[in-house]
Amino acid sequence: HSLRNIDELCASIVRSHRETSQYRLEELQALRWKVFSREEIQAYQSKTVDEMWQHCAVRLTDAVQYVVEFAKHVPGFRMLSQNDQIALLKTGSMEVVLVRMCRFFNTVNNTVFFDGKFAGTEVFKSLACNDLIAAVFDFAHGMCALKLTEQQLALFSALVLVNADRPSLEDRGRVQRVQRSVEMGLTHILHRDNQDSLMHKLHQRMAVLCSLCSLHMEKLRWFSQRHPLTAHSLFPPLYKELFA
Ligand SMILES: CCS(=O)(=O)c1ccc(CC(=O)Nc2nc(-c3ccccc3)c(C(=O)c3ccccc3CC(C)C)s2)cc1
Repeated sequence: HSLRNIDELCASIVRSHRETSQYRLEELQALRWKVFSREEIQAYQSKTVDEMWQHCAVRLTDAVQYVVEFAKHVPGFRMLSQNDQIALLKTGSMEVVLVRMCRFFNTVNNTVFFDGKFAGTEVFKSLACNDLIAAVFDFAHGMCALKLTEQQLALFSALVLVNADRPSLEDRGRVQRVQRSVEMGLTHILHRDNQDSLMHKLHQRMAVLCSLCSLHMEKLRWFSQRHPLTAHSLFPPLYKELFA
């Protein structure tokens, strides 16, 4: 890759990240002290497990679909086979939503932007999976601690997505080539920002992400056994998005 190609690669990934984030950073910052009232928290806590999971599943689907849109504009992703694109998105899209949480997490009052305001862990009590929520909040704290710029976050998100170690890939070699170009883009951006040391920390974050995501998918499976319809709505849009 000549430098020009690397710059173009980074520019297109950053542009795609910006265009596929439902809120700009400034908008989320402006909302960061808008928290739920006691009554609103009560209303969430009086929802049944099923209602709250359905409520979250809708937001999760929304967040995941924006990540699918992001993936489609990562240079090289569309050249992969349809099966490989789906294999990467099956786990990667959830991981990117988790990575993106550093944009909408307020570490001062430990709240996350959800349903238009910032919510503490108590809002999610009726999900009956406090271990998952605690792990998600912990991960968000860890991501915020890295203080990534939007450009660094964009390249890191692309790297999380284009992972040649994912299971059941048809053409691992081709995915490796796309992964390597994204890695060069991230290395280039970190070097330009004089933050080469971040690369190691980002790889550590990817390891934590893997375990958090399998915990999340385990809960999602547990939930989908109880509510096949809702869980089913989590994925069809994903396939429609990919090949629409
Ligand atoms: C990401 C693009 S953005 O423009 O920054 C943006 C755009 C839109 C929003 C609003 C939003 O969708 N917030 C959500 N919050 C949670 C959540 C819920 C429980 C605890 C912690 C966060 C969502 C979930 O899907 C969810 C549901 C159940 C379990 C775990 C999760 C966390 C996710 C990250 C896997 S979606 C926020 C930010």
